[in-house]
Amino acid sequence: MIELKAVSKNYGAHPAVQDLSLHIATGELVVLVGPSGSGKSTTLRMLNRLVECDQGQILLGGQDIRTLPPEALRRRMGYAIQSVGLFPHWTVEKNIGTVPRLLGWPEDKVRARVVELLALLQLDPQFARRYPNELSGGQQQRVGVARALAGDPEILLMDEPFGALDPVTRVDLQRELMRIHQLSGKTIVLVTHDIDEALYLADRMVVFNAGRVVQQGTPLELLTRPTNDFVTDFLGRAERGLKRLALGTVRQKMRGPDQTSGEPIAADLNLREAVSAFVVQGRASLPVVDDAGAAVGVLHFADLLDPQP
Ligand SMILES: Nc1ncnc2c1ncn2[C@@H]1O[C@H](COP(=O)(O)OP(=O)(O)OP(=O)(O)O)[C@@H](O)[C@H]1O
Repeated sequence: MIELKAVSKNYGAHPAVQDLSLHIATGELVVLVGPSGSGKSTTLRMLNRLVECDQGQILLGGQDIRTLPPEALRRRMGYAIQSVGLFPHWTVEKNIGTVPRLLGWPEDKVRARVVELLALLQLDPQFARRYPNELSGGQQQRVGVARALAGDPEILLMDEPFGALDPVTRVDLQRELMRIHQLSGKTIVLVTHDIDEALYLADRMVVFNAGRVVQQGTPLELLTRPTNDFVTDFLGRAERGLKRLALGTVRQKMRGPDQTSGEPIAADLNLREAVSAFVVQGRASLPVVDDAGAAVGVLHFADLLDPQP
């Protein structure tokens, strides 16, 4: 769906992005990570032509984006950024309805869309009439995401959309984004500094360093087969094993039901959380239960060491 071919961008003599080639498939959630200044935001902004590339070509559905008027292009791509960028003198309703109104939707359809998005982002319907400064930072970021989704864009570009949030709200919003992605099947390109966020959300991660892509792959590929020390260090050398465990669930590793004692753990728990349960209970195996509390298996601590996903 989106194809970058040998794209470069320089600011004066400084190369911000160099010879970047990337393919983003329809429905994929791609996360760009890398140190500060490595070219992630520049890459995102080249996709909607907020920044024009100097060399190379960017194709959207096979069409060179330079042949598309920037406004038309941006209506096909929702854009959510850390600073939110809500219009302060407009109500939440008007902020969210910006793109649908630009697209000429009838007023009743715009209102219905706003109500639908407030519900989707788990925001109180009363907020529609409030102004951005009457909401918390986390609520404003939800409104920012709602606004980016409002015109039902094919693609969602997100630059640190959950930055500057407390960890609990952040995890809530990550779960919501995952749900929206699974429900809508939208193509999402997201930039984050938070490696755990990237590992949780990404279908594919792209690791940048100094304007170049160092490695791309699924979170599991990056954790188990990093191409070099830079990737290893960037993902967190010490915690790599635990991070990998966070990608798997108890259900994937458990054996059939058997006699074992201990406080049961849920089959949908991730394996990193399961490690905590083993440590707290000081046992080598634990019973596993489903949502209804019925015994469905046994998890052995030793099986967690098996490197197979
Ligand atoms: N408008 C600009 N003018 C000059 N240099 C710029 C401009 N925008 C970005 N740069 C430079 O280009 C490089 C890449 O910046 P970019 O914002 O893409 O990095 P990033 O990986 O998104 O960083 P961060 O994680 O800190 O947001 C940096 O060295 C930055 O200083």
